[in-house]
Amino acid sequence: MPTDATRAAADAATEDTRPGATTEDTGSAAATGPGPDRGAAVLALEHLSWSVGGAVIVDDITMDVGEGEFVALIGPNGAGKTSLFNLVTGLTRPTSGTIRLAGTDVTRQAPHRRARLGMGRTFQTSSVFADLGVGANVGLAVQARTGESRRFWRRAAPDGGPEVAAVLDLVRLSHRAGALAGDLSHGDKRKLELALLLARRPRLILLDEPMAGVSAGEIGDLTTVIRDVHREQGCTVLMVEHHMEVLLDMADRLAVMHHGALLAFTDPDSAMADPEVQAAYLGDGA
Ligand SMILES: Nc1ncnc2c1ncn2[C@@H]1O[C@H](COP(=O)(O)OP(=O)(O)OP(=O)(O)O)[C@@H](O)[C@H]1O
Repeated sequence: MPTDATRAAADAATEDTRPGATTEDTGSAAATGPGPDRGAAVLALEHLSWSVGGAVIVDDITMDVGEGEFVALIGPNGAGKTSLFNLVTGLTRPTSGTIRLAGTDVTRQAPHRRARLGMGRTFQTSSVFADLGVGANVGLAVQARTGESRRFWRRAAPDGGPEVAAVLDLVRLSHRAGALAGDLSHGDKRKLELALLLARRPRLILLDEPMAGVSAGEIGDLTTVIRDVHREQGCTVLMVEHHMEVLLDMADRLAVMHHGALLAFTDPDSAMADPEVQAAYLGDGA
């Protein structure tokens, strides 16, 4: 039986999302368009390339992330994962190719425009306000979405209100609502960053190595939170991560990059069994 808090959390965290992503194999490294059981593409990359000083960093990537799907972007060090993320979020502009967010061509749009259209990203470095409380951090993110800053400061409930409570519940940080964000452990900071994203109700969540810097003891807990956000809330996720044991259990599909290109784009078991993928990892000593 869902509680008011979980219902509010679902409302806070999902918008135009679809539960029940599939694990169907596309059988292709260049999967274009959603498969028959996959939701409509929230993100579609078409022949995306980025070159710097003659070096091809991202090489003709074509892939999609379906509504409600969890895609993990993996590859050896220097494969181009962060560069691809930067293209997707608009921090860098592609040399060629197209980026569509829910059908809209955002290739030439600035990062804040993409964010307004529903693209939410966490960074490898922490983006929380360390001197503010955990609840206040989430409250600011809610404000940023609703544009009710003055009203918030005049009439805010001491605990930030039901939406803040619901989002904190979703990431299992309710017990830390009153703590200073700067006092959180690395794992809890990552949860708070996720909460800040969820408060903005993105239609696509981009996670850039959420396990980086997180202690071994906290990885399981953080994994559970991310998995719940995806599975229970139906959020669409594209995540870069090096911890394979985390991804195999969580991702619907793995997009494997190597030397800037997409080597495989399929379900985790098939990707890991692919001789080319194995060679790429062994060859780079990863
Ligand atoms: N602005 C840039 N100018 C020149 N080369 C760049 C630039 N940004 C990235 N590179 C190069 O592009 C390649 C891919 O880098 P990128 O950081 O995207 O890889 P990655 O897969 O995210 O690596 P890691 O797993 O180590 O974070 C690297 O060889 C890097 O040195």
